Amino acid sequence: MEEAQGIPVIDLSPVTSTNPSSPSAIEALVKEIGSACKEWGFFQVTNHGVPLSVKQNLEEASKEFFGQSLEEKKKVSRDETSASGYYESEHTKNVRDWKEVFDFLAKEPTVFPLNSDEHDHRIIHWTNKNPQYPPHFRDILREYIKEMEKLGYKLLELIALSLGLEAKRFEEFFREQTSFVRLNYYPRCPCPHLALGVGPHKDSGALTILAQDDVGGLQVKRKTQDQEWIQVQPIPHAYIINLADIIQVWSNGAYESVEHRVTVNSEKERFSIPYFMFPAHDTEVKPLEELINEHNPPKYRPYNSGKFLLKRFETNFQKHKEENLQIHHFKIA
Ligand SMILES: O=C(O)CCC(=O)C(=O)O
Ligand SMILES: [Fe+2]
Repeated sequence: MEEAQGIPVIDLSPVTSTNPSSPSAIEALVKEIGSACKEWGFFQVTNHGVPLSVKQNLEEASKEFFGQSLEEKKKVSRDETSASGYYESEHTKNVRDWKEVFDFLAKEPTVFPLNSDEHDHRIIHWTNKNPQYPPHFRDILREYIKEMEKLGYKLLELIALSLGLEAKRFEEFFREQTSFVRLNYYPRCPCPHLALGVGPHKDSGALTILAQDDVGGLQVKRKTQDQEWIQVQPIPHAYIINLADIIQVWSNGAYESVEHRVTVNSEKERFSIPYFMFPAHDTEVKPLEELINEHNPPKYRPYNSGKFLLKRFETNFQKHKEENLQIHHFKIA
């Protein structure tokens, strides 16, 4: 396992190459993934099978989209009818981020609860916002999502095996997935020491697959005692994988979702593309039965995936007195 200034870099060729790999090569890979999940919760992957052209097409389209006037971009603003679209004022834990965003749902329509009220079972169908410019934006996004799904399922299999679970254990949760791809644009910032692109946070889905450009700025909080912020070095055409909250709960805390943030830059703008894997909205997120027993009782109370996310969205847009909803609120003391 190489180290790129900290987080491990893992070669996925045993599960992506066209020649069948030996069982021992796959076993070694599963071990490597397991250690990276335990020690860091963050790693980079190479030889992941995603064609370079598919990523480059989306990177170019993203630049063209954000290069438009604010007025044009606001024509596809996110609103209450769907989580898809453009916005420029996200708050992470009550602090405004120095970035602009465009979100696009993996599944269309995406079925979601109408509101965050636990007793209200009405649902809504979310559809995507489709900008006129750049041309073929939608097709480029769809092609990218297809690749993210393939890679995502491979990673979930490796993670399941590393926990001693059946390879396809996680798959059922994603049939009616609520995953989405996000285009992030971090403009140049005149006072980079006074702002953050994204404040410290943990991702609330199951798994995040992130493409970053060559500028750098993503930092991960090291899990050792010093809790230092470690820069995630850009590696051309690698993807950054991070475990998110739901895997922490499914694994009953064996793996943890790790805090990260994005610093900004006075000289260079930066682009990144996370793909957030989320299960179906009605998934009851709880520690998996195979991983609990009388010596290792469940550490989390079950929660509803869709309602949790809606509550989180509500708190991301305005200043609130309290901390927004976090999985530790479901921790069994
Ligand atoms: O831009 C990045 O490198 C990471 C962004 C991120 O953490 C997020 O959007 O959740
Ligand atoms: Fe994140």
